Amino acid sequence: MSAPVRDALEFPESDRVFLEPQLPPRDGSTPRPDMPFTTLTFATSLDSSLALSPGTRTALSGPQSKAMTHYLRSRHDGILIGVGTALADDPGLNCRIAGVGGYGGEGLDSQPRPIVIDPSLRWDCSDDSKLFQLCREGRGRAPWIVTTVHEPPTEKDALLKRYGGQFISLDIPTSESGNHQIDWNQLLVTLRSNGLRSVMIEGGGHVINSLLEPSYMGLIDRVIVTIAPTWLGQGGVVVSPARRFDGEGNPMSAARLKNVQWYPFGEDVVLCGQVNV
Ligand SMILES: NC(=O)C1=CN([C@@H]2O[C@H](COP(=O)(O)OP(=O)(O)OC[C@H]3O[C@@H](n4cnc5c(N)ncnc54)[C@H](O)[C@@H]3O)[C@@H](O)[C@H]2O)C=CC1
Ligand SMILES: Nc1nc(O)c(N)c(N[C@@H]2O[C@H](COP(=O)(O)O)[C@@H](O)[C@H]2O)n1
Repeated sequence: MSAPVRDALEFPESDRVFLEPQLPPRDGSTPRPDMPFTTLTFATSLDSSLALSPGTRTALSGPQSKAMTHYLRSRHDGILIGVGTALADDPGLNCRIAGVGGYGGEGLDSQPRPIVIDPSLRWDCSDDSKLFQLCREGRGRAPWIVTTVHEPPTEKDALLKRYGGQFISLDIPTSESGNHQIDWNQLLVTLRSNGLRSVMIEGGGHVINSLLEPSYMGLIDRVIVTIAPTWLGQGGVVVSPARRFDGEGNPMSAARLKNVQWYPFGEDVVLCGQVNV
């Protein structure tokens, strides 16, 4: 019997069966030719919070659902977060399932590409960032940072390139408020043209709520949510997309899932579905 690999997570074969219909096809095909298969996935409390407060890293998933999330990471080419999450969590964004590259497997096999949306370059990533530590250990890929800045600082550019990452600069019109809001269609097309066939979007609140706006809902192929049996209380980072109104101005629900399936994982439950557009 081979020795256990340091920090590796186990996700049993029996638990993989139910997830298969929810996952990007193994042949790499995509529902739309110019975009990746896109999964929206996160862990939430009973009061729809992702974290105790903006800027705080909060563990919600139990061990089994955490292993499930890492299995999802192994099945996607990319894993995307907003800069708020990068600043709060200093995340690793690698896959720690036993058998993938760096955890008993070859090279960086099945390690997803981390993608950070950072329009005005607020994330001061350095050599000490968790992501780069994992790169040095051969346990994760270097990030792609999506920005609207056209000439990123030379030393950051060099740092990223040293580990095999890159800045991706997008041209976007600046709104009247001065906001650099990136269009999700443009972003996903760009990721596909950079070779990614599947992307899982993990958060945080701003990212999830904006993707659940009516104009973007059709881009999400699957939603996979871990629900933990806890209330985080008021003041958290909440998933609560903007409300919609019918033709007479009456409020309607913001979004709803169809083809829903539930699976218990330890004390958590995992909800899978498709956005009903
Ligand atoms: N429980 C869970 O599964 C997760 C929890 N989190 C938590 O969420 C919190 C962070 O959430 P937020 O503060 O809402 O930050 P966020 O991670 O959603 O990032 C928001 C920022 O990203 C940029 N951004 C995102 N979408 C953009 C777009 N379309 N165009 C231009 N810029 C865009 C903007 O600069 C925006 O201010 C953290 O506390 C983190 O721990 C984050 C991910 C998953
Ligand atoms: N699935 C899940 N459960 C939780 O309880 C979480 N807090 C998160 N957060 C997301 O995972 C990232 C951390 O990843 P690493 O463990 O550092 O690789 C974090 O940044 C959020 O995107 N997810």
